[in-house]
Amino acid sequence: MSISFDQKQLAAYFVCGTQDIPGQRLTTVLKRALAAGITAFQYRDKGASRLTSSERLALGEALHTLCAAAGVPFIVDDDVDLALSLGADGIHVGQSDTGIQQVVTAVSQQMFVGLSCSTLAEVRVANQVAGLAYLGSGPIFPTSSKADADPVVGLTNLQELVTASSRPIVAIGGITEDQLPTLAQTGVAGAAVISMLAQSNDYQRTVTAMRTVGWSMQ
Ligand SMILES: Cc1ncc(COP(=O)(O)OP(=O)(O)O)c(N)n1
Ligand SMILES: Cc1ncsc1CCOP(=O)(O)O
Ligand SMILES: [Mg+2]
Repeated sequence: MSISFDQKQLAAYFVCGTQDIPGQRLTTVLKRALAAGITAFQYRDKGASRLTSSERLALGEALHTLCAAAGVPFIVDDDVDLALSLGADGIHVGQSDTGIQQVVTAVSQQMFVGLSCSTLAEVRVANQVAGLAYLGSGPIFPTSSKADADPVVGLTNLQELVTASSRPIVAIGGITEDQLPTLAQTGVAGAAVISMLAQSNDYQRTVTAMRTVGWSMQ
């Protein structure tokens, strides 16, 4: 049985792939993150990842098992076939990935769908797409975790996206713990992070900061 979407899951949203944690096992990193209380996990294995397709599938099964045991939604980035094969709870796609209407149709309510939107025009189009659970907006700040990132959005533009969106927005890109209170003031429902957590020297402190900052609820 998959986990259905609740916008509270966006509060402490960890995004990670093998490429983000050289020398570490992703299962070990995820166990630590789950123990610290993350509210969602996105399996985003791409770029410098050296996994074969079968390795990526096998690892995804192990990661999904860990998330399911913790009652945390397991979300797959980009790859609809992988998400369906893994029985993921959600999928996240960007503007340059498979067309969003195709994705919504392909997963046919088996999992929730998140979409990257970083401009007002993209948000306005997304408002008209049935079947979307949330939007991911960024990069809010400069990031070194995504080589092909869009231009930095910034806090002022982010607030405009939140005002325009009919779905909850999770911020992503270059987020650090000291920026969480200011980020929460924009009205977003949470923060999606790679390096802030993967490189943290205290997972519990970092995740607690994400969970207690006071995100907006639609
Ligand atoms: C929660 C969340 N928001 C945005 C993204 C970025 O997705 P996308 O634009 O498709 O870029 P890649 O992550 O595929 O490089 C995301 N993955 N998650
Ligand atoms: C996947 C993604 N999408 C926009 S920025 C980004 C990378 C976020 O990584 P970090 O939290 O380390 O900046
Ligand atoms: Mg993508």
